[in-house]
Amino acid sequence: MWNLLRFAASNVSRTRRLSTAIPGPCIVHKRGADILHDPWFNKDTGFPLTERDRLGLRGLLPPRVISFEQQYARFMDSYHSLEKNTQGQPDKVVSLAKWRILNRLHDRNETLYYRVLIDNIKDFAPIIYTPTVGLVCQNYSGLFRRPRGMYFSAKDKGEMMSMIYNWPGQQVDMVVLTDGSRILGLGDLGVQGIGIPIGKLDMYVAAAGINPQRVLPVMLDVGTNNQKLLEDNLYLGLRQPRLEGEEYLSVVDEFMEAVFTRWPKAIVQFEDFQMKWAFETLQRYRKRFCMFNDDIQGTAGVALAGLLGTVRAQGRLLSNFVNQKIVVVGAGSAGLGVLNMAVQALSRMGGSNETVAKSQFFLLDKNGLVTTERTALDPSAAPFAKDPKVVEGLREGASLIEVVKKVKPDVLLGLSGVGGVFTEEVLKALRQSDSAKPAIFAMSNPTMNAECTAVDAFKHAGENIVFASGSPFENVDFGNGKVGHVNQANNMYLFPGIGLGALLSGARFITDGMLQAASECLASYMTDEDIQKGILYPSINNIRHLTAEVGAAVLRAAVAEELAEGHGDVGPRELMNMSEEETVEYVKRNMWYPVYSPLVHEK
Ligand SMILES: NC(=O)C1=CN([C@@H]2O[C@H](COP(=O)(O)OP(=O)(O)OC[C@H]3O[C@@H](n4cnc5c(N)ncnc54)[C@H](O)[C@@H]3O)[C@@H](O)[C@H]2O)C=CC1
Ligand SMILES: CC(=O)C(=O)O
Ligand SMILES: [Mg+2]
Repeated sequence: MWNLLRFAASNVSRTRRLSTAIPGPCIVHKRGADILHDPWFNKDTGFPLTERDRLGLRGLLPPRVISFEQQYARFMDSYHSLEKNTQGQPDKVVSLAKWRILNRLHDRNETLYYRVLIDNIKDFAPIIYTPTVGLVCQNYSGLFRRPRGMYFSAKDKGEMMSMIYNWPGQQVDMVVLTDGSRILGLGDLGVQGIGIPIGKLDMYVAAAGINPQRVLPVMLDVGTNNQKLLEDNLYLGLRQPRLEGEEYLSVVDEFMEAVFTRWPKAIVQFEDFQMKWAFETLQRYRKRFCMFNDDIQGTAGVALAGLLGTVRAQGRLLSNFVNQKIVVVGAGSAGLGVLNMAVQALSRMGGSNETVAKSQFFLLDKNGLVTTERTALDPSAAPFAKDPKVVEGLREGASLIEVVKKVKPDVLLGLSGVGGVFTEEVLKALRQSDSAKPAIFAMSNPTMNAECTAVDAFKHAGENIVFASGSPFENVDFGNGKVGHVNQANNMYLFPGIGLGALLSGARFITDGMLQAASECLASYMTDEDIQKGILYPSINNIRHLTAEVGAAVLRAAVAEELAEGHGDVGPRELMNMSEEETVEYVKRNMWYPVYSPLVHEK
């Protein structure tokens, strides 16, 4: 099961650009200016003369044809000029200016946009994804120029089945859905949360090669409880309190029925739902539809891979995972998702029973250590509540510093959404950890919500730690010739592969086995050499390669569970007969890559 070494050995050529065949012609049902105004087909000045003739574009563009490479270079020049011209301005101003220039390209020419995104993913992910996407959501009403994706509101009840046919794309493979109730660590942003599904789907295109014509970002606007937004005249969503209870669920039910009626083979990713609805909807739909909750399940897989990497970084055998003392700060959808998956992994690895497995985890929420003495203990946190009679010296509601001092954990993992809760005192206390190489996962997003910064982690907890954060930080230069490596522990390393693998398998559900396979694949991706340097996750520059491997692992798990029904022309029998290598090649062949295809007009 946990055959890391085999994977590590087969993991040498990951920096190589994926070979992608030039796609065949692309059928377009419009002509003339309509094509120029459609970012899916627009090539700007890149239309060859013959194509201009065929499509009625002659005279609508300046006469010279500019190559894709020239257009690319021109965009990058503008981007670098903007970087130069905004030097010294506040971070927020610079980030939003960068987002705007990318967004304008996205709105105009998707092929060029995705090529620059793929080629410059390390620089551009922090703009289209965390942290800048958080700022974009916060300022969405002011930044709004053109709609992207679909908006279903509480006022659309009874209409969704027909509304879904308003979407112009014939086929949709991936839907990312939010209700805006818990956007990163920024809370309830109502309709402004649409930026998150857009950013996640950009990652799907960049990492998983999902065709951008087949993605659909969706906002389910059921109102907002954010008083500031409710009072804002420019707020673009419904100005009413959030629907609750059955009323809320009936809206989500209607959307799910509508989307799967039109596209029965689509995958729906739930994103940034507040905890109660995150768990409830996952339970409600996971056996009925092909869906998953990224914050619960994607995050868990990435965190688990990081926890296993930590064991390896300590120079221990993976079986030592059972002895790790792990303090989890944040008992929300993400924190509990991590704990549940870690317990499953422990049970599988060591056959240890769940009660024993759970004893190594310490869970804190905003009221401190969660124990069995907690009044109104949340049922989903209950399995991890400590019995103060058993764990001597730790009372109900003990503070983080008390817990760290008492437990001397191997790992401190934050999914609290609260910036700075790993204070100097807490980080210093971690120096007394029983582990020679303790790990700190400050996973909350965006950057200002990280439990601590990378600099503070290495400064206070020591240079020998392993560090990961949800949003990117620069590596830390110790000034002695050594560098503290910063990992990005973000679900972006798994959700694209989970979606892609599920899609290509044609499975009707996403099972725990498929999710475990994704996590194992990520855990096995790193070589021992990387791990020894404290590198737990691949560089984001390799995300497309990693995602192909994760997608193949998910697909193979679906085949093993006899759930794969096939995709397109490739049936279940062919999937079953593919070797591991053939599956990876099959996945890669199905990844879209941005090149200008010849456009052929059809009425
Ligand atoms: N790096 C990644 O891939 C991911 C990061 N996240 C981040 O995790 C954070 C939490 O997400 P969810 O679990 O969905 O939110 P949530 O709202 O469901 O849970 C937050 C939890 O943190 C606890 N908390 C609040 N203040 C605290 C404090 N001072 N000390 C200890 N605990 C405290 C709350 O009681 C609650 O249990 C967000 O910032 C989100 O951006 C979420 C998913 C993926
Ligand atoms: C990364 C992510 O999904 C979150 O912060 O919610
Ligand atoms: Mg999320």
